[in-house]
Amino acid sequence: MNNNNQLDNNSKDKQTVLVIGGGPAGVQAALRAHELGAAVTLLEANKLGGTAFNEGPAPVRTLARAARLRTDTELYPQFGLKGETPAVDFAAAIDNANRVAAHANEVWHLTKVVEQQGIEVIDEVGPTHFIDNKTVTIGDGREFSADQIILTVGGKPRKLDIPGNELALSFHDLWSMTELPKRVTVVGGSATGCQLASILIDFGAQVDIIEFADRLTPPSDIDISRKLEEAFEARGMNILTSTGCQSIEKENGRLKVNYKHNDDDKEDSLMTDAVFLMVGWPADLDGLNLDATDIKLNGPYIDVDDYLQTNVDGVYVAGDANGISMFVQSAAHQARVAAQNAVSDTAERYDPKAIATGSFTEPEYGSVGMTQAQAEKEHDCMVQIIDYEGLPRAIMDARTDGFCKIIIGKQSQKLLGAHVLGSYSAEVIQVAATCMATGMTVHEIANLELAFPTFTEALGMAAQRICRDLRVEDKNIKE
Ligand SMILES: Cc1cc2nc3c(=O)[nH]c(=O)nc-3n(C[C@H](O)[C@H](O)[C@H](O)COP(=O)(O)OP(=O)(O)OC[C@H]3O[C@@H](n4cnc5c(N)ncnc54)[C@H](O)[C@@H]3O)c2cc1C
Ligand SMILES: NC(=O)c1ccc[n+]([C@@H]2O[C@H](COP(=O)([O-])OP(=O)(O)OC[C@H]3O[C@@H](n4cnc5c(N)ncnc54)[C@H](O)[C@@H]3O)[C@@H](O)[C@H]2O)c1
Repeated sequence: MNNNNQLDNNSKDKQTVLVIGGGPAGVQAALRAHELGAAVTLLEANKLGGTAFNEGPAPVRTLARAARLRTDTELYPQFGLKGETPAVDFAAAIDNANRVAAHANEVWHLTKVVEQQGIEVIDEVGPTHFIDNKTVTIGDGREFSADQIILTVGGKPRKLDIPGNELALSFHDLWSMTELPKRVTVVGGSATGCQLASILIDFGAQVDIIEFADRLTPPSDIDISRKLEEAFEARGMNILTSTGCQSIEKENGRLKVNYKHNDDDKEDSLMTDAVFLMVGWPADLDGLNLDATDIKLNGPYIDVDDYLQTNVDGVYVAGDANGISMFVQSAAHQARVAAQNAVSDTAERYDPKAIATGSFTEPEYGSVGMTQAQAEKEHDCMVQIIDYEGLPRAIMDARTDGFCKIIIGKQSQKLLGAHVLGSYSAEVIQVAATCMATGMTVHEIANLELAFPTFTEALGMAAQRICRDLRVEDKNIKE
């Protein structure tokens, strides 16, 4: 590493690697590059852990757990239990989420853990800034250059270019809130928006979602969107799909949200106490000064090839900043691929076999692979849905509000996609992803001896039904 001000590591024979951004992608990239023999410096503007640990999934999941503990009390009478639904101490719930968010740095001491592996970590120094394609500088004036650079700067909440944008909150603001607003309007009804809306309604707020697309969580399988919408509406949520937020204004100490329906251009408004914008997640390029480089963008993300390299030789991007797949598990996988390609002679494509995703709404949902619509465009498919009304564990738990859908390619007889909604969906989907990644046939999935009584059993049941249908179609089928 050539740190012009401070270091000149004895690494002339080694590759030197600079990793910029210390979220899950950055930490994994640094560890993998070091493991492969590189001299690595990791530069982080704030604290290691990134959005994943410090602000996003970790505290959000913690709040979702609080919300779930509360709603589960609604089942008390059915199970012969007596007790009040607990009141919400919103400030204490936020404090607890912040406590969990601090875990990575205050309990695990992530910086020390990474340093102990032999990686130089320079954190809490503000954004790293490019000077040219291979040289960067940090707030205190130090300059760094390296053989290889891996950019892992993550993303940031998108703002809307509408009047009153400054009156809206982002999830950053959630962590310093002390009172639950009476009414909350969430603009953007995809992964982030639905999670927040679900938590806040279960804490007792009145909640609206304004979503531009014609359904919630537009990238999801249609049945996930439908069931989630039904469940939210049953809890009294006001869901406005095919609707765009036009402007926000202050009125009599409250906020007025003006919106327009896409179908008929009809305009309307609602009065609310807080507006959260959850309208997308572009790469966090603030302060990076990419203008000093030749690095190309692809929309709001940094453009990369199949090997995660930018158009500038020796500059790679992993994680949210390349916009390919914005999940912690993808960030970590991409980071290992980028580090491998940066440091070794072998060129590895980023080609995930199956990305299992789960969202901590109530009810929870999880997905892997293609949606039914995507699969049917490309394949002759067989689809099977197990409704939780008939699933033993769901009946035992009084959580029959869910389903497990699998999509099998008729020719390959392998899993093309699976989508689950209901209790433990984020866990159930891991098994489906494993079946998919290992290329199991539907017959092999049907013959798995999955534990009884579990929600995951629905996956085996769906596979068994498809095998039965295949047998009906072709008596000579080979199992
Ligand atoms: C509310 C919310 C909930 C989510 N829930 C889930 C979930 O349940 N499951 C899931 O898989 N994913 C979830 N995600 C997505 C997940 O957080 C991201 O996919 C993941 O954090 C991406 O990791 P990353 O390392 O690419 O970026 P990040 O975790 O964002 O880390 C990037 C790091 O780079 C640093 N940085 C930025 N610019 C610079 C610079 N110029 N110089 C130095 N450092 C810089 C930042 O400070 C940050 O620490 C959620 C996201 C949000 C917002
Ligand atoms: N549990 C999880 O795994 C999890 C949770 C949160 C986020 N994430 C990741 O973060 C990424 C970003 O998710 P996100 O939900 O923040 O963004 P997104 O881009 O997926 O969704 C934004 C939504 O806002 C809507 N929108 C945009 N402008 C609008 C307007 N003017 N009025 C009304 N609606 C409008 C869009 O139609 C879209 O559905 C996702 O790709 C996901 O990978 C994952």
